Amino acid sequence: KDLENQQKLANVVILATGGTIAGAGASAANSATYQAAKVGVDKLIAGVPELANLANVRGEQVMQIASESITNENLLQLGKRVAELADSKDVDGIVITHGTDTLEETAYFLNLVEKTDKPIVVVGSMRPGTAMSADGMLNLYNAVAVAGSKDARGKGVLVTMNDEIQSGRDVSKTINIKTEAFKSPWGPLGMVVEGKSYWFRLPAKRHTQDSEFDIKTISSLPAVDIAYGYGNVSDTAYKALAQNGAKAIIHAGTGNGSVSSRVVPALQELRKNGVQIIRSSHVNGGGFVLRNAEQPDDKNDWVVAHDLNPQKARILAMVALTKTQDSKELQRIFWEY
Ligand SMILES: NC(=O)CC[C@H](N)C(=O)O
Repeated sequence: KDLENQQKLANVVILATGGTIAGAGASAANSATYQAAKVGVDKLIAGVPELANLANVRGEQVMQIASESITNENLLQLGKRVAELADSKDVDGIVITHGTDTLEETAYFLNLVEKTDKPIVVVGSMRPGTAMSADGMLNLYNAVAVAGSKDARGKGVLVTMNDEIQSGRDVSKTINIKTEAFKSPWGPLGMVVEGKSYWFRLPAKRHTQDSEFDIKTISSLPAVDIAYGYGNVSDTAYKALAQNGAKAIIHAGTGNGSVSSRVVPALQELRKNGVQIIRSSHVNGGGFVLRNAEQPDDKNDWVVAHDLNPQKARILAMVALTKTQDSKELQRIFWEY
């Protein structure tokens, strides 16, 4: 009977990378003061025995880090392992446990480069497993439920936090002290309750199977950096980033990606010297940057990131620059993904 059940269940692999979901604090009262990336994947899985009712689960420790320290090499390593597993006949879904600080970047990266319709779910937690009301267990349970379900196929890379199913493209960490931290300006795709998913909408942007990018053909990512806009800003950071080899600079602009008149000449000059300039916005609720609104992008030959926040714009720019150096192509890619 057990064997029969096992054969019916989906096979889900959990790739662990660290973060608070693998964190440990000194006491149960430590919800904010603790060390991330301490607990190994086998212990994480053993901590949620109910996973066995959802899927045949096995774990792999890909890395053990706090996600603010993730590098482009880490992204490529993870992406390539996900692709290998997705190609494997005995894998139905993949869960990635991840620190929440850059979870939205990794989820978007995988959404762009994994050529599969198998569910890929990225998950983290806001409190370590040692804390009262730790959220990691349920988030992981929900992630495995979604990754093992047929309904999640072809919907792009997903994030399950706080009972919601979010698109990896849209979702962003909006606060660092609540379990209700991950939000999308366009709303969640669905909910997962008691191991069952309920879907309400679908991503409209190109992703995974429909993407023109493939992790298998990417061996390195170009340097793309971010500079922040604010009152009285100078052009020092932009110039320094370019001097240090940035192929593109994401302008984390004020408002609708506006650029201070103190910075505009430097950005025009950098573009003439071959650096791509991509205007995004650091407004909290979700930016919406349009071409030639606020700045003459056609004349300057700049690109706009539309609704992508600066850190997501960096991910897309890196991936796009592995294929093209043309600013018009780059802009097309920013509209489509
Ligand atoms: N809640 C978290 O996961 C944050 C912990 C850590 N800074 C990380 O991103 O890995």
